[in-house]
Amino acid sequence: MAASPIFRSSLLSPQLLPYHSSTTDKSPSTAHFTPIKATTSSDPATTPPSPAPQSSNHLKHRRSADNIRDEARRHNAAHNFSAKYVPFNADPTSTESYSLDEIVYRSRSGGLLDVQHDMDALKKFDGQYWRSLFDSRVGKTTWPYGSGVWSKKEWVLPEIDGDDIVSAFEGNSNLFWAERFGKQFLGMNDLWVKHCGISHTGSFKDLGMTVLVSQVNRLRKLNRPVVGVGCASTGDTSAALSAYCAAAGIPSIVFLPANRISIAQLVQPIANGAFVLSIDTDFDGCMQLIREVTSELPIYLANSLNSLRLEGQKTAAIEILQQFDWEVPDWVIVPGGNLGNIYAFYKGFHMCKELGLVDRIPRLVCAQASNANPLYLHYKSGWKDFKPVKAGTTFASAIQIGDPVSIDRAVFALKNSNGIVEEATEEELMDAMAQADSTGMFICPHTGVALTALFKLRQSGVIGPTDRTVVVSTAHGLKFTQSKVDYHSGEIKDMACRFANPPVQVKADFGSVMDVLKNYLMSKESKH
Ligand SMILES: Cc1ncc(COP(=O)(O)O)c(C=O)c1O
Ligand SMILES: N[C@@H](CCOP(=O)(O)O)C(=O)O
Repeated sequence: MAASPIFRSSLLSPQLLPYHSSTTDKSPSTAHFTPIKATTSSDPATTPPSPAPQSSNHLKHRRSADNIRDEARRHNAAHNFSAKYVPFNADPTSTESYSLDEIVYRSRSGGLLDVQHDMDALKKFDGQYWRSLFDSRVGKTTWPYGSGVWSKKEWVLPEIDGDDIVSAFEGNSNLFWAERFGKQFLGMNDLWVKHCGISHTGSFKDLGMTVLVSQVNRLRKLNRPVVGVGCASTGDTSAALSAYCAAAGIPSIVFLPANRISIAQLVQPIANGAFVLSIDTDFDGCMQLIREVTSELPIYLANSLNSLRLEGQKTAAIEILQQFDWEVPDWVIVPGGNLGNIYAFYKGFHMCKELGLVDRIPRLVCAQASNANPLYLHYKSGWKDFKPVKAGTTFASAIQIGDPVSIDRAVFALKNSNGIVEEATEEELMDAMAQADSTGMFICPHTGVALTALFKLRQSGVIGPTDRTVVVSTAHGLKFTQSKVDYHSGEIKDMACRFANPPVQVKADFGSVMDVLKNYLMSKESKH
């Protein structure tokens, strides 16, 4: 399907300049460019129409514009990058495509969609250009590039106006060197944890939701029929959706499986003013319902079935490469549930390779809880027929999913990255979480699943002691404190809780306190 008239007229105007053009260069097909030094302080992709006069002490002054949005508006630069929806993994002869301004989640055959970028336009610039451009935007408050997602805007939603973007300056999350954990438990010296959960709403979902809600903001301005935005959720998608919608003043509707998400996750959409439905079913049941409802009502679907989400999530992969100064790690381990994220990571890495920023991609590992392991079973069967499962209860409650919508995307990502799927029992994931916490982290149970995969792959020798390995931490541990309370009280049925560290009850007198402290110090001294 062709682009809608509004889309064509407002954004694909032939007089638009290539993104890199100087103000004197009006040629839309200019292919040359000047490489940008990584140390440049101004955004090289923006060309202010009339540079602000600079006084000798201008550095001390605040921005002259009212706010960073106003400033971005004045610096708006034109470019010729574009993106559209196409059927996921389509036959190269397929001509089916949709404008991103259409409300469409599935291809004509009912398959998944993918956002396809105009790679020829992006390839007019070499890898060094993109690396320098992205590096130049880190750590700034320039709208919208201060966000880790929007710092890669040309690769995400190239055509959206900065004015429509809804951002909390998400991304740019800590890539933590897990020095002690790696050495003590795994004999590894190059182990890293990408803390995607140290984020605006406490999970990696912020990366995708800023993109989706920004596009919704645009659609509403274009008078498309979007009254609200809805999702089914195991807790993190709903938290992100409700926060970004609240920031933009857009109604959000969330379907939650009753009694299956943490209190912290439940209270997030409530606090952000979402319309919260607690439904007596599991996540897969909620997902089925939201798909039916969004096909009947003017509610835009915010789950990762909607490929817009993955455009934001893929920037975490680009960010990892950037944080390693564009050196490629050997392994990246991602916990998987609805399976959009593993594909998003693949897509981010693959795009960096295709556009010459790096020369290879890492091997991907997807880790599932044994109680909700349809991808693992599929992998173990040699990728024979996929069968959804009835997901059992797991402490990794955000990945308690038996019928993942992105199964095809995940299989594609794993096959094309020489990937592996692993699983973790409840005891394994909780022990791994406690071990990581004991070295100074405070991770969620899903990250415990990913760490268990790492333990297993180290034990079998698949991952070597010096392999550079990144474990993706997907949510903040503070969202899952009840699981930690249960573990450290040693009160989980059929679990030894080997690394529990319960508080010691002591009488309120000096002698009792001294006795327990002396015993404690002696035990530490003997291990010194
Ligand atoms: C904390 C957390 N980790 C991992 C996942 C899995 O991500 P995906 O559904 O994209 O596989 C989710 C959501 O499903 C999540 O909320
Ligand atoms: N863990 C997710 C489950 C839904 O995943 P999505 O990426 O398809 O929205 C959640 O937090 O709801």
